[in-house]
Amino acid sequence: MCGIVGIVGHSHVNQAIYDALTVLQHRGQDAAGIVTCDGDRLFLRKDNGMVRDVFRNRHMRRLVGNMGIGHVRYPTAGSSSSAEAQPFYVNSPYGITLAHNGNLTNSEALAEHIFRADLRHINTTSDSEVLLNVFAHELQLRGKLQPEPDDIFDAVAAVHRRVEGAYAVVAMITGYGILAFRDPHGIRPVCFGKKDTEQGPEYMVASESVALSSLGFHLERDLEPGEAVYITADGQMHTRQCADNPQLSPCIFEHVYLARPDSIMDDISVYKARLRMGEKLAEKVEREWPDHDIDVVIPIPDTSRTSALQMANRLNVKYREGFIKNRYIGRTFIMPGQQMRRKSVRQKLNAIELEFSGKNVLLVDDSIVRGTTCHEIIQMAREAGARKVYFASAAPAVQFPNVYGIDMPAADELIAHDRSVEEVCRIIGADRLIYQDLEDLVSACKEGNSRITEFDCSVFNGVYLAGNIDQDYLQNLEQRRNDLAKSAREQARALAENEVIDLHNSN
Ligand SMILES: O=P(O)(O)OC[C@H]1O[C@H](OP(=O)(O)OP(=O)(O)O)[C@H](O)[C@@H]1O
Ligand SMILES: NC(=O)CC[C@H](N)C(=O)O
Ligand SMILES: [Mg+2]
Repeated sequence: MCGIVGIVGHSHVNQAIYDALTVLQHRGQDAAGIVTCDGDRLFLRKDNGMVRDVFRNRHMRRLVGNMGIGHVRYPTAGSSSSAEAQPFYVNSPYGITLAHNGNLTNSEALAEHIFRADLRHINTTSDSEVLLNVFAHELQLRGKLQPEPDDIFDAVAAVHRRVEGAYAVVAMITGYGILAFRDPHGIRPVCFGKKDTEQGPEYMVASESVALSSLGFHLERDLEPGEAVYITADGQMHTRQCADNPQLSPCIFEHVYLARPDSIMDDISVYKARLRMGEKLAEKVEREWPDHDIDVVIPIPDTSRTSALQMANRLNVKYREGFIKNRYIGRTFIMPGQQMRRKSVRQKLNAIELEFSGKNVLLVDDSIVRGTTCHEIIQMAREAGARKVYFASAAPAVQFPNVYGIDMPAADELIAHDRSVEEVCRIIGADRLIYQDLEDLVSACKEGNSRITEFDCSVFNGVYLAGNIDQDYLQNLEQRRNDLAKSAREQARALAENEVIDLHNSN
């Protein structure tokens, strides 16, 4: 996941985009960028770091113009070099900038084809730069001095035919308008909304509705899978379905962990979905462990709070905030590198001993992925004097890699891969481990919108709906992007980054 935003307004949009990016910060902590357009000029600032660190006053002052797009990045392809921070820019046709959430599964083949057939040069290892160039090429083919909405939509339709994987995209055509589109499976989210002002309506697109509501925009709706919305610089909105066979199968992990609870995604309240996850998990405990001896339910802050609370209610057991989170440390799961993640769990969470001492505690987390958090937390609960430490996960066991925009490329790094529940329980050091059943997770989400017939549940069931994902693909991905390979690459890059050349392209 990453966070994307685009605004067409009646006054400078820099501050609004900045504010939206801070609201979407939970979707990417590695890099941030904003590009604005004033007349026919673009102004871009992007770098590694959190939003508050990347944009200083001197940058904000220069980001002038009434339309712009922004991005917060959590890398899933290429490297974490600042050269791969987004938005990306290509000068022809018109000058297009683009920000992408998701992950392309055929980007290598596309990059090769772009070079050989389309005569375009890709300067980084980012899949998003490939996506931008495919779109730019397809738009160039229309050969118009001034693109009409249908030219733009035709180019998006061609993108859908060439590109595989997951992509929610916002792009800006210099001087003309802002475009957003969603892949034909709608795996990653993107919605749009409107704000009425005295000068007329302003439009905004964003990964999550929380960005719209916090800026006073009214959520119109999510983009349909395969659909595109184009808002011209003078405030005309156009939409078109650009895919031949759209089939909504949104990523269920958004509801488990990625999204903020105060977002509505594909008409599902993330908050309510998490409440229902807690309820269903409680039902499973009642079913399979009717004579349980749980004294207290304790969430692992932040994300599991909602489901843990409802689980405690349903079990009729006390709910206590036994761990306090240091609010200045970001999300650990989306940090690059296992060493950093492990250290952060201890820095981030601290136990209140009196809530543990002599008690049988049920710790609840939204998910167990690499097992970093639960392993540390269970030890901390024991050090705080717990008698028994049980552990429950509001999601089923994460057993398969993700190829659609969550950086879990290596099956071996997933604690539940090829292991039974008992084995995982032993490794994390719990006295009992309970996972949500997949059908319960699906129905917890589906209850919010029964029109969704299918979710992307690939991390739980290994079924990959988009792209041609086979064992070869997964093996290759694992070799390129496992933690070891990434850290070797990042070390080499850190050394080289001291000598950035003018054309910034270090990996
Ligand atoms: O098994 P793991 O590999 O540790 O991954 C799962 C954990 O990581 C996430 O927390 P994170 O700290 O990223 O964010 P949060 O504060 O939103 O819960 C998630 O909520 C789990 O707690
Ligand atoms: N998490 C994402 O959506 C990442 C977008 C893109 N694949 C990148 O690595 O920059
Ligand atoms: Mg967590």
